[in-house]
Amino acid sequence: MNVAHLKHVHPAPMHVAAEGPAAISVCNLTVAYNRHPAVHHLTGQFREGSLTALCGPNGGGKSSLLKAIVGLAPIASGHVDFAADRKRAIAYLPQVVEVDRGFPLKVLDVADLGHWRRAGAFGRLTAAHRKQSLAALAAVGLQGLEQRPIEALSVGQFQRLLFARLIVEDAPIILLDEPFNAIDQRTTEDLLRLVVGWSVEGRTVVAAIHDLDMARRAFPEALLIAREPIAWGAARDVLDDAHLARARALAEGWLENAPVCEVPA
Ligand SMILES: Nc1ncnc2c1ncn2[C@@H]1O[C@H](COP(=O)(O)OP(=O)(O)OP(=O)(O)O)[C@@H](O)[C@H]1O
Repeated sequence: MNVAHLKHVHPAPMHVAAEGPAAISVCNLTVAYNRHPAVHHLTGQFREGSLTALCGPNGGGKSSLLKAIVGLAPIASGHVDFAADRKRAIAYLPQVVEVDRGFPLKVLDVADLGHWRRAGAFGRLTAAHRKQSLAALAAVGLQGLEQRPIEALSVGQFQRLLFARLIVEDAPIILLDEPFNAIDQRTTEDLLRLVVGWSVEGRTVVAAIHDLDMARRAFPEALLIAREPIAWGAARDVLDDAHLARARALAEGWLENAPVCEVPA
């Protein structure tokens, strides 16, 4: 991944909507836990090179959708398809609360994990791999902390480290689950610049985020879901008052135990 130019990328929409072929196609997808749907009947496409903000209320199914795409959440009906060779080429960043920091790893070890997909679990890391890891750590501002145990990082530093691992992974599709939660404004802006840069490089990026101003400012496209799809397209159109009001109204009606989905697949 080329990181040299990222400092100069302004976090503003680069285009209205990607027109290219689909990187990920979602067809009538329902994700359900014990038959209680978290995402209902979602159909649409994340196009190659698109940068999409995945928005919606708490419990609206954003994490479930990302997990279903990477095979970590149960698909009750419908399917997710990928452009050729792309399924193995997804980098996924879970919510920071789901990442176990208890392992006795150093910062450089975690960056090195990004090579795993291409080098293989038992592959040897070469000097070139190590150089890429060090460059990625420098790109996220962690130069000098390479030997620090990960348990001794702040939340913001740890999120920078996970972004360094994503840089090393060099994947054409990147899914981020609330990547800016619990981090300060400077870290957020630094990491957002990386995200926009990935899109400029032609990667397909989807990020679940709660900050609607950021979504309108920095993401050309948005998908708004409140368990069911509300709108999908240009961020400024999707995140308008009417759509947001509909999402809020749906969320207010949710029961703790959502009813079993009755809509035919
Ligand atoms: N492993 C699970 N088992 C059972 N129910 C789950 C599981 N994961 C999520 N859910 C339920 O699925 C629904 C959608 O949750 P999900 O985490 O996908 O929403 P979200 O939009 O990411 O929410 P938030 O913004 O709060 O992170 C919620 O009702 C949640 O309780």
